[in-house]
Amino acid sequence: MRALLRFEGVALRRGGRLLFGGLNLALEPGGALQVVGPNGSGKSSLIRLAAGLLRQERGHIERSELALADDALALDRELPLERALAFWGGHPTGPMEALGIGHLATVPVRLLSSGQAKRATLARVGASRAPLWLLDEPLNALDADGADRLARLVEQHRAAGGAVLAASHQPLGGNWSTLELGR
Ligand SMILES: Nc1ncnc2c1ncn2[C@@H]1O[C@H](COP(=O)(O)OP(=O)(O)OP(=O)(O)O)[C@@H](O)[C@H]1O
Repeated sequence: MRALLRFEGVALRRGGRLLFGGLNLALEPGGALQVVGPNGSGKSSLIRLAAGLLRQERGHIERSELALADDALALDRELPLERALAFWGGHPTGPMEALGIGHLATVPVRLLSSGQAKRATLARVGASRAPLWLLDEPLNALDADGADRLARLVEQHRAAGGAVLAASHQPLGGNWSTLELGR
């Protein structure tokens, strides 16, 4: 099966420190991998590397079309939420409902609470057609309902042949493989 994300012998150095060397991983359709490890171990860096926002020192990376959710909202703060999400294309209504923010469609993005904004970021990813989702600390600012909704969205995405790589300190709902980074 063709992997949606593949690392072969990948090494990454940041700030002069080797975060990992010789990392291999393959995420196939339906796959979900959670990156865990202490603060500073390189979880966010791994997500950014997978996204193509950082360059590896060694090794080879293959990635399919992807959508990234991190701390950047990436939505026009002045637009109503649904229009801001529609800027990215796709169909935001379903993911907005799935994340419990359908009732906020006409509310300007700048007025969202931090948990609502996190749900909006995740709805942006959910509305994309990208088969590969990259989620950096997706549970930050989410309440228990938000976490449950995210778990269901991830399950649907996997069932439809998508794959997810997430960095998180907290357990993510559902069945994930784990990759542990050292200090
Ligand atoms: N822009 C940068 N330039 C140099 N070094 C950086 C940069 N950003 C991060 N680093 C370093 O890379 C290492 C890994 O950082 P990263 O943010 O990937 O860790 P993390 O596992 O996600 O941490 P946390 O759990 O605190 O979010 C840290 O030692 C950090 O100081």
